[in-house]
Amino acid sequence: MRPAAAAARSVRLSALGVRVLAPVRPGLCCSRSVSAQAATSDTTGKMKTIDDLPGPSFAKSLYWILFKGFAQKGHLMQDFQKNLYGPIWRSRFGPYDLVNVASAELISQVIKQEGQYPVRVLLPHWKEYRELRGQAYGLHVETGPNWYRIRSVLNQKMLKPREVRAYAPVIHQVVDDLLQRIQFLRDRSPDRTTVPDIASELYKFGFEGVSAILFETRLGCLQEDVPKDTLRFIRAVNNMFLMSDIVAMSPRWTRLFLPHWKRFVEAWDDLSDVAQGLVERRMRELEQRVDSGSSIDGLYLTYLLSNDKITKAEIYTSITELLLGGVDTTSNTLTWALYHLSRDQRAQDLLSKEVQDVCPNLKQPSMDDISQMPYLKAVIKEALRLYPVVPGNARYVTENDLIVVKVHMTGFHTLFHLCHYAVSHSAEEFPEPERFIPERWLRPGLNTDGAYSRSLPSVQEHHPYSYIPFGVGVRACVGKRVAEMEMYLALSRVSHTKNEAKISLYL
Ligand code: HEM
Repeated sequence: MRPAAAAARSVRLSALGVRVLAPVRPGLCCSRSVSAQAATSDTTGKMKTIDDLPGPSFAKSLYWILFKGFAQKGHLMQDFQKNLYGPIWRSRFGPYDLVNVASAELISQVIKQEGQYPVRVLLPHWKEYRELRGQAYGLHVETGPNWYRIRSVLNQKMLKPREVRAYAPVIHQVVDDLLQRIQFLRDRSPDRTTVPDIASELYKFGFEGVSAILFETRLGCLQEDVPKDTLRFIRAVNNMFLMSDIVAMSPRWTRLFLPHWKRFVEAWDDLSDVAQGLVERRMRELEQRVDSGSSIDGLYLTYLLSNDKITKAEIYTSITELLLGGVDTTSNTLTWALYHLSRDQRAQDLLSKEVQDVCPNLKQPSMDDISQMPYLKAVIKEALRLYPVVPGNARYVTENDLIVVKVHMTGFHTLFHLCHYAVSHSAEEFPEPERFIPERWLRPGLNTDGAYSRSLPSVQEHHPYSYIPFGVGVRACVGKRVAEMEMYLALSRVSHTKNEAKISLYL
């Protein structure tokens, strides 16, 4: 991978970082008894309140964002502020009044009190758009039992490992296309090796992969001529996230003379239109099959359409959101994994050997094969630890008083910003945190060549909340298993060997 491509990725990751500053996930348990116990354990006898928390003024935050370069690097601001204020601080900016928590233990305390139906963040402008267009709210906007009902339907064929395995054959077809595309671009390049922009090829792979599952249709994103709607969707994703932040921060009256709201609506219109068009296309195919008496064996959309617990309007919004969540997330992670492998011959060789041992003679890995590839999984984990696509998560706690390290949050709704980027980059949890070391995820004894002699903590020693790239609890990422499967199948096959000549990862 060329450095320019890596740099481009980092910009994209920053933008994603901005996008995620908001969401939070619900707690597994919430109870006043937990709070009461914490309260009495305060040895000073004095309970602090949110007003006692340290933190920057609005002017200071604005200065950092505008003049310290944090506008596109919200994830780095987590570290910066943690160093200044410690693991818990308050920041107020525009409409946001956040309690930031930046240690694994504090994150776990918030999550354990998040309630039955966790809310990540309120998105009034997304809600406004849905109402403007008469659409169903969908996963991101919906709350309470309604969110839970939709989520329970979506979970069925997204999070159950056995169900997700059914998507492996179609993902292998998409990986076939990716490998052919890489070969084609190499053959066309002057040195017959370099793929000029692997990140955008992986983006198309992400789009094709998740669409193949959701719409049960191959779109041909990895062909030379990318479908117009794919390009439209990709542009709209970027615009929507960019405008979403601006709309959220700007007072309503600015819409009278600034274009941000209009562009936000246009971007959402494009997203909805593309997703809805694909759903309708598949529905017509299914109707034709029914009319002709043919059997129907679909994947995800067929399942949703035949489920009476979700309305058609909710399917449209849910599918749009799944598509939105399922493209740049997997592609960015794969890009970073390849970037590091390309700079680390030893890691590249270990991965290649592992795949070769489990799947000799270019055998296509099955999901059972993948389960015997700990190094492959460690590479993906390490890429996600270093570059969590969603570097900050959130939880909006409304139902209960909540106590986090003797700070009593009560009397108003509290938005907790879970700074997990800072935690997964902390030396206390991960020695040499800025280095790419997949071995830190291997259990002792699994190191294949025995050459890795450094004493790093094994996976069991990390605090369970020190690494949460997919979030945690009932509101955690619904696409986690699909994403992992796509990444494992793609990376294992990219690193496979062909005719004894290793496929170089210097893409
Ligand atoms: C490397 C890949 C991915 C990463 C790192 C990732 C990360 C996340 C995170 C951190 C959240 C918030 C969870 C929480 O609040 O605790 C989330 C939510 C979500 N993700 Fe993913 N994601 C990935 C892939 C996917 C894929 C492939 C899909 C779709 C197929 C998807 C769809 C969603 C949706 C719809 C939500 C909202 C869930 C809800 O609010 O109930 N994600 N993701």
